[in-house]
Amino acid sequence: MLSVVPRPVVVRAPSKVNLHLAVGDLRDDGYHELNTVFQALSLSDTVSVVPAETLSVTVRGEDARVVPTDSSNLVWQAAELLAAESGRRPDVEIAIDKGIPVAGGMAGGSADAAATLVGLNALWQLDLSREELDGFAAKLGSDVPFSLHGGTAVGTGRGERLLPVLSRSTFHWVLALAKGGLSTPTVFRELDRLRADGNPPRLGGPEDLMHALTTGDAATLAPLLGNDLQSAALSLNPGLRRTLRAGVAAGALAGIVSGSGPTCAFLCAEADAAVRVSAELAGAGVCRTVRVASGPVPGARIINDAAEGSH
Ligand SMILES: C[C@@](CO)(OP(=O)(O)O)[C@H](O)COP(=O)(O)OP(=O)(O)OC[C@H]1O[C@@H](n2ccc(N)nc2=O)[C@H](O)[C@@H]1O
Ligand SMILES: Nc1ncnc2c1ncn2[C@@H]1O[C@H](COP(=O)(O)OP(=O)(O)O)[C@@H](O)[C@H]1O
Repeated sequence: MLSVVPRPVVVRAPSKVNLHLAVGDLRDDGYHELNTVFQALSLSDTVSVVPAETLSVTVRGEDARVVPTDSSNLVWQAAELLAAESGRRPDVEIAIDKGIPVAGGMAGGSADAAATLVGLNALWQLDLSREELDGFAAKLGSDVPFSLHGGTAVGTGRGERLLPVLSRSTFHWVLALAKGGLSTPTVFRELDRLRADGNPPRLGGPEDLMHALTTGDAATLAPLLGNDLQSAALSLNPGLRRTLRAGVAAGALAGIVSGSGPTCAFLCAEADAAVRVSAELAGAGVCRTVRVASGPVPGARIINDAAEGSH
């Protein structure tokens, strides 16, 4: 006799790099006001959700052992939030396959949370609108709405208020992954400390960078990349200066710390150049490993259909 077993819904979600990350002062709620331009990159995680007796999380991939599988995992929180909002039990098995470095400044946890929202919306047939999903995403973390949207977008507020940016061309990146991670709140605190002690330069608005994006020319974009958190990340991990220098010496147009770091992102003139830079950087002994990626790519998307299969 045939028994119908539910098939998992499988969702891919992208990493991100902040092309421009201007950090304002600390707000009363503990967050900083941001003016940022995100770009979603092809380096991604996949998350699958399937009905189960109880909520559980498994993680595989390179950094799996440092990712929590309890309620501190953002996917667990995403499942509980959607279940509570839709009046059901969060009884699903969530399997994460990590391609995005953990605590690397590339929004890996946010990608997984966004993927879980998209996956459960389909699995539970909730039919939630884009706006409703956005609202849940913002409750889970500042970067989660962008992980849902993908593409290129300006983020304001604490990063959760998004406006899409038209960017017609594909940009080619090399990512230098570091040995350990950096904690996002620690990096913001370090920036506050540096600002209290002196007057590190602050980025202005992203207007020139937005114009460069419309030209689609990587060489025009490269000198406009900027990140206020970079000085704080370098202060906490001074070895990243060598990594940044090595990427440019290897032929990248420019290098920046991605978000709160410690991943360094190098913009390259074209796909072939990215492959050459990645090979040279991998041999330079300045990072744990190297990845090639391109962007912009879409936000969290189902990559199989949610139909039930028979066995
Ligand atoms: C810095 C950025 C840049 O895109 O990304 P990452 O480098 O972490 O990937 C983000 O702002 C990170 O967003 P996300 O990782 O979702 O942070 P959240 O969970 O919302 O907040 C974690 C902590 O970071 C600090 N935080 C975060 C966002 C913000 N606008 N101001 C802050 O001060 C706060 O201390 C907060 O408690
Ligand atoms: N699904 C997840 N994937 C990775 N880390 C997670 C996840 N859920 C919670 N975390 C926790 O969040 C921290 C930050 O992870 P991550 O989102 O990868 O980095 P970042 O904030 O630098 O972009 C990790 O150190 C980990 O303890």
